[in-house]
Amino acid sequence: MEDDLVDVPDRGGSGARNEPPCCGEGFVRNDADKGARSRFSLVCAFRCAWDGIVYAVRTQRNMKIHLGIAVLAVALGFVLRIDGASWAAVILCIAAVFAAECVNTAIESVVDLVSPEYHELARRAKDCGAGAVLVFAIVALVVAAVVFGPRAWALFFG
Ligand SMILES: Nc1ncnc2c1ncn2[C@@H]1O[C@H](COP(=O)(O)OP(=O)(O)OP(=O)(O)O)[C@@H](O)[C@H]1O
Repeated sequence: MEDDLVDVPDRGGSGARNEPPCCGEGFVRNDADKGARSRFSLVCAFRCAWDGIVYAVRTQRNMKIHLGIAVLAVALGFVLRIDGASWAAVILCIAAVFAAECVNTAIESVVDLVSPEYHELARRAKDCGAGAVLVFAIVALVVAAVVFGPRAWALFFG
């Protein structure tokens, strides 16, 4: 399919034009490509984004914990028959925590790339990334308490 092709400039006779290697091993899209206005299909963009999410889930222990808690929250939502607004709040919280963890994973990867040795700025960058996840996780816990607390109380003790 024509739209799947990534039209990258040829770098040294490798025959890179019109190959479909998005997100694969060895695929690089840098400022030079963007300056040359090369095309990058939406399909490739989504595939790269999906690869990022899968990578975060596979490699980050915290992401697995978030995933488990998200499944639990959705199950609780059905059991306790929460209303539309509550569903919106729960889904937003799940998405926010997932997104923050993905960004944190990105920060960790870049820091590990540029600063494999100890550096104070590397520590700050990683600590701030982890802090962002913590902020969203705490907000998600508060929202869960507000949404599920009264309903669970009414179900078990009402
Ligand atoms: N290159 C470095 N220089 C200085 N401190 C670092 C460096 N790499 C990691 N650290 C410190 O170690 C902590 C843990 O880093 P690590 O890369 O193991 O993250 P992690 O345990 O995967 O974090 P998270 O639980 O948020 O995913 C960082 O928050 C930071 O304080």
